[in-house]
Amino acid sequence: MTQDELKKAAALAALDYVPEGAVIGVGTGSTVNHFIDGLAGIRSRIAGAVSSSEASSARLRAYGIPLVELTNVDELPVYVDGADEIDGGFAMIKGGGGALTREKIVAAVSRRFVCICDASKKVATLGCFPLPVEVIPMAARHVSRELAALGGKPVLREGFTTDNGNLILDVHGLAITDPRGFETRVNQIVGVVTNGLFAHRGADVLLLAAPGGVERFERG
Ligand SMILES: O=C[C@H](O)[C@H](O)[C@H](O)COP(=O)(O)O
Repeated sequence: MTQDELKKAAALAALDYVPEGAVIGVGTGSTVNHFIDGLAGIRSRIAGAVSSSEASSARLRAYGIPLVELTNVDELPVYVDGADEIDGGFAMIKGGGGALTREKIVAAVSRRFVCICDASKKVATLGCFPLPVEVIPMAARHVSRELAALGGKPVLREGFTTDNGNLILDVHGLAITDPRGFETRVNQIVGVVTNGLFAHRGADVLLLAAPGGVERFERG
């Protein structure tokens, strides 16, 4: 199976977690695109979706799935999203597509985070994938220096602007042994909007697709 076929298998398994009649949270990325495609087949069963990016909104809209503003919702029963890496404690690095801030906001109001991944995303220690950090443009040099002082090698994502009008620094060379502590530490740098560590709000369910099938893991 190709990596994309594995992503699709994980994404379709997440349809089991979509409650009847609910408004659900929808993430961003190539794995989530498969989920949205699957959701289209059951769209009459849901009330709508809160989207985490302009890209996902466009795909949901194309299928006629009603978009709901997060400002009109207090809580979502489930949020389905991919990850760039996930560790054994259900902490993740996200934001490879630059959608980390809206993803973190939608995840924060969701009761259950269902993470959909192919098996290559499962790691012992987070950080092989460069950690995305969204920054206010005027703070980019300052934040870069601070991240370097923490031991990383920040690289500006050239030619990329987030849906919020900000920049992304991708931090290479990290081995994140304390995901919660590092998430907090990076958030304290002035000028950082969000970082791509989802440790304080990690996944609740992991659907991990390997050639032998989709394994389901639940946080205890
Ligand atoms: O900003 C993008 C998101 O965090 C994605 O969920 C993440 O990058 C995984 O993307 P993909 O499903 O394309 O591997």
